[in-house]
Amino acid sequence: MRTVAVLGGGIGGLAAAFYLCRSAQVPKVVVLESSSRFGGWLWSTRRSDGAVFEHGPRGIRPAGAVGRNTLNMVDDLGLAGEVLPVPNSHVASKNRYLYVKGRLHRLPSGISGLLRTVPPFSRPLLMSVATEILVKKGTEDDESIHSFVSRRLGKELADIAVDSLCRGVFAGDCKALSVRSCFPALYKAEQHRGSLTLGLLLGSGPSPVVQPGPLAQRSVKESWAQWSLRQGVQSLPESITEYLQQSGRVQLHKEAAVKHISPSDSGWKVHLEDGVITADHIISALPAKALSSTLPSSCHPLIQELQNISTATVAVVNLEYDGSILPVTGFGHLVPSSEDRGLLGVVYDSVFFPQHNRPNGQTTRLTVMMGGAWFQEVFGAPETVTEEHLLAKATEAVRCHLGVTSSPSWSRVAVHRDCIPQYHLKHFQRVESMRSFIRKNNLPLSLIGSSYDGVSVSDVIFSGRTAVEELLGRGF
Ligand SMILES: Cc1cc2nc3c(=O)[nH]c(=O)nc-3n(C[C@H](O)[C@H](O)[C@H](O)COP(=O)(O)OP(=O)(O)OC[C@H]3O[C@@H](n4cnc5c(N)ncnc54)[C@H](O)[C@@H]3O)c2cc1C
Ligand SMILES: C=Cc1c2[nH]c(c1C)Cc1[nH]c(c(CCC(=O)O)c1C)Cc1[nH]c(c(C)c1CCC(=O)O)Cc1[nH]c(c(C)c1C=C)C2
Repeated sequence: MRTVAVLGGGIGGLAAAFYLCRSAQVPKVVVLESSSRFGGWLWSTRRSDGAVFEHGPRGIRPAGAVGRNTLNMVDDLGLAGEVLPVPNSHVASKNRYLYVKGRLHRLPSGISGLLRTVPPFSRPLLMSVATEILVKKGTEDDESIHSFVSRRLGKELADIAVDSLCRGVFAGDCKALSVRSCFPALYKAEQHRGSLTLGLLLGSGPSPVVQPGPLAQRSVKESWAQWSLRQGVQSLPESITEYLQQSGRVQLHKEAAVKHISPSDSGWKVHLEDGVITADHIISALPAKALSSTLPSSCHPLIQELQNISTATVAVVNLEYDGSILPVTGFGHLVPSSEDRGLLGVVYDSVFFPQHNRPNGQTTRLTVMMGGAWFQEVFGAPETVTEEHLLAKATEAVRCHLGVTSSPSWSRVAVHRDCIPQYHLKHFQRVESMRSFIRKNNLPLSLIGSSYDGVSVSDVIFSGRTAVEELLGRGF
């Protein structure tokens, strides 16, 4: 193996290059990114007065093998001193709200929250959990998240809590999303233990082994719920880029859109606007549809499956208000689709990362997220909606949901087109069939990134690591 081309310089592509770089087996790695910056959706605005605003992910979870793996990477990059942890005991970890029937409801937490009837729910959650153990195992190989939760925990929880949760993670519709691909732990719990409750208590099968490094050990000791970085999450791709540049083995190309790839004697030819690169192997960290448009027609079945993976567009509106204006404190609130189809939720950024507030004077930073699977229906085509309209809708939601009548002192509107893949029913089959096509045809191609095996930052980083391990052998 002489050259590996990594297509796409989002966190997935950078992570793959990072792991390739740690092996002596590949002398040359080329990363090709179409835009003018690396990092993809990890995108932070650092204002000159010190305030930081996130336009994409804002918190990364430390839990599980993939969470530990990311913290190990942070250690290796020398970024541990920059980490801003939010412990489970923090008010932002304990308080999450739903906006239902015109008012905010705190989601139940702790044992007492399970025992009592907590509005907007009409019975104690413990009753749903207790009866769940008796529900028979499903017989389908996949099911929508809504159907799965209705069947096991009741329709009310599916309609309100799970509908909102899917909007707050996938910006998607729980009636269309696959439980097997979006929440594999729930699917496996039912398969292995016959019940979610038992699966959560007893575990539901093996998960990848990742030894915790110093930071991951600290995260357990201090019981972190999520973390960010002092200068925003964008510091992570920036730090990887620096590491890759220092390695001397990685060529990083910005404004290098991949137009087409064609097979060659020893692997691939990668066609750019202004030249061709040859590579023995390609790791694609492109969104599925972007990859489909670059593949040769000989890859027809793969192209078809890639095109079947749809995506959601999200409008992200960052707002800054003078003073401390929130009537409640917590992570934020979600809005079920029955309440407002276009308004997904509001994040109370300044509650969990006050370090990102401007240092002088009290301010409140909020992020309103809109659209998702409902974008077209509510706002029309993404290219036609105006920033003024989105800002007006966002500030109206803050007024109506949180009683904030003042105008924001600063705002920023962005429409993130096709930013979150939607793992619809039978997504697992689509991914299996793509990888089987690649295997059967001996294509020197790996598929990584948020389109396939999980959308969180840590899932995507782990997909880069797995691809490199498969390419170079375990323990590379
Ligand atoms: C609003 C929002 C909030 C989120 N919140 C969280 C959160 O709180 N926690 C969390 O863990 N995750 C969160 N996520 C999810 C996470 O950020 C993404 O799933 C992840 O960043 C995707 O990384 P990626 O590398 O797979 O894709 P991308 O970031 O999309 O990277 C793909 C790259 O490929 C490039 N590209 C496209 N076409 C070409 C081409 N032809 N040639 C070359 N390059 C090309 C693109 O420019 C891009 O840089 C959030 C995502 C969004 C959008
Ligand atoms: C309102 C829209 C969105 C909010 N965040 C996202 C959207 C679309 C995107 C997003 N949020 C999370 C992830 C990663 C998932 C993971 O596995 O780590 C992504 C892609 C984290 C997250 N956010 C919420 C939950 C329950 C989670 C899962 C992990 C965790 O429990 O922390 C809830 C939530 N998201 C948003 C709000 C306002 C909100 C709840 C109050 C914004």
